[in-house]
Amino acid sequence: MIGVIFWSGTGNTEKMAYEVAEGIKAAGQEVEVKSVSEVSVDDAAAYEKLALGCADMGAEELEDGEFEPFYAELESKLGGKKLAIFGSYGWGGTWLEDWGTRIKDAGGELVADGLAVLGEPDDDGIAQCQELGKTLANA
Ligand SMILES: Cc1cc2nc3c(=O)[nH]c(=O)nc-3n(C[C@H](O)[C@H](O)[C@H](O)COP(=O)(O)O)c2cc1C
Repeated sequence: MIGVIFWSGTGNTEKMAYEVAEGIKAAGQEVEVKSVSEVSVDDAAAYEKLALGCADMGAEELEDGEFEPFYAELESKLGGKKLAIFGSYGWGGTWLEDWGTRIKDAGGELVADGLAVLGEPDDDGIAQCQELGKTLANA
């Protein structure tokens, strides 16, 4: 089972999460999509593979009320796990690079570069999300 876990303030990253899940399903794998508020760190760590999504907030940072504390606790449990990261941004878009470095430093295996989409995903963004899901499923 693959988990897709996201934080989204205005729905853009949420939309991405469901399209990543479509790609996972299209590759023949089972998937559960959950908002970060509905999943514990232990439940997240129990998924065989993870797609994590968070909008670009603060100053090129993960959202710090819910997602950053969740991820900080999850980080120590990522060793050897295959992951994909994604999110929507407004004007910068570099937060996924820092996040990717944190994942690699924690021993997680990123199956692809982080997928950043400007604002609401358009058809191209949707296709990229689905492709990311397929890549994770087949990794
Ligand atoms: C408080 C706040 C801080 C933000 N900080 C950034 C930022 O540092 N860089 C950036 O590119 N976009 C920033 N944004 C824009 C959001 O990343 C953008 O609106 C995104 O589409 C929101 O995705 P969501 O609908 O999943 O919440 C910020 C938005 C808010 C509300």
